[in-house]
Amino acid sequence: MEPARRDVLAVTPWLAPIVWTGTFDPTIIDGAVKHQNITIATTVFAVAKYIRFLQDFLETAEKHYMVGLNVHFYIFTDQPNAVPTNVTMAAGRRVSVIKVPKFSRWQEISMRRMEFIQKAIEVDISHQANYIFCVDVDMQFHSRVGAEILGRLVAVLNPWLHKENRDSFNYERRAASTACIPLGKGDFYYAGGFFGGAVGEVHSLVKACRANLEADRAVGMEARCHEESHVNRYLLTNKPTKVLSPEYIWDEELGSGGPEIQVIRYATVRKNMKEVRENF
Ligand SMILES: CC(=O)N[C@H]1[C@@H](OP(=O)(O)OP(=O)(O)OC[C@H]2O[C@@H](n3ccc(=O)[nH]c3=O)[C@H](O)[C@@H]2O)O[C@H](CO)[C@H](O)[C@@H]1O
Ligand SMILES: [Mn+2]
Repeated sequence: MEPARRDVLAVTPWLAPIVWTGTFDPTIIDGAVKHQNITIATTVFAVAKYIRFLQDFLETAEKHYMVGLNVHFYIFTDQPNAVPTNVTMAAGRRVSVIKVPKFSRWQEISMRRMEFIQKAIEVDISHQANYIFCVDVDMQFHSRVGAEILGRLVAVLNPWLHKENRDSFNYERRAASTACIPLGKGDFYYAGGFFGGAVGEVHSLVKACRANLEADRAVGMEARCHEESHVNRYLLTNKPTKVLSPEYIWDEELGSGGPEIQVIRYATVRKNMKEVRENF
C-alpha cells in the first residue's frame, strides 16, 4: 500500500493518526462500526443570540454528521422554547434540551461549558452513550464527518495555526495560570470548538479543565484563549489518541486554504461579533 498523503503529517510523534482526506476509506470504516450499535452524544451550546445558529447546525448535521449512526444531541440553552423543532431527524437520532443560565460575558458562556458538560456526563450521558463530541454551534457541516473521528481522546488542529511553529501558538504563557505551556513546549494547537472521544476520557478532560478554570479564577487569572487554553494544556499531558486535520474545523475567513485542504467538512459561519456577542 502506498501512503495516500505525502504532503501533510499523517501521524503524530506518539503514533496517533492525523485524519486527512485520503488517509482513510469511509466505506471500510463505516463497515467496521456499523455492527457495533454505538451511540454518540454531541453537546452544543446555544445561549443568548447564538440560538440563531442552531437551525443550520442541526440541518447540516443531519446531512453530514455521523450519518447512519445513533446520535444524541444535547442542546444547552437559556431559551428552550426557541430550539427548532422542525428539523427532521433520521432514525436513531434525537435531541435533548438542557436549560443553562445566560452569563453576561461571551467568554464566561464559552468557559462554563466545561462545568455543564461535566454534570451532563455524570447524570445522563455516561449511561446513554459510548462516545461524546463537544462542538461549537456557530458552525455548519459541509461534508462528511463520520466514524473516522471516533477514538478514545480526539482533538482537532486549529486551522489558523496548523502551519505555525509551536512558539507561535496561542498557548497561555503566564506561569501563574494552570493552563501555562512555556515556550519550547507543546505539540499542536488544538481548537476549543471540537473535541471528544470515549465518554470517560472526555469526562476526565472537562473535569480537569473546569477545576483549572476555577483555580485560575480564584487568583484573578483568565487564560488567553479561555477554556481552549486549558484544553491545550490538558492535551499536552494526556495525548490525544487521534487528531483531526483542519478539514474538521475550518474557518471561511481563511478562504479555501492551501493545496493540503482538499475538503472542508465543518466550518465556522461568518458572524458579526459586535452584534452577536453579549459583550465585545
Ligand atoms: C472554532 C473554535 O475552536 N472556537 C473556539 C474559539 O472561539 P470562537 O470565536 O469560535 O467562540 P464563539 O463565539 O463561537 O463561542 C464559543 C461557543 O460558546 C457558545 N456561545 C458563546 C457566546 C454566546 O453568546 N452564546 C453561546 O452559546 C456557542 O456554542 C459558541 O459556539 O475560542 C473560544 C474560547 O476563546 C472557544 O474555545 C471556541 O470553542
Ligand atoms: Mn465558534
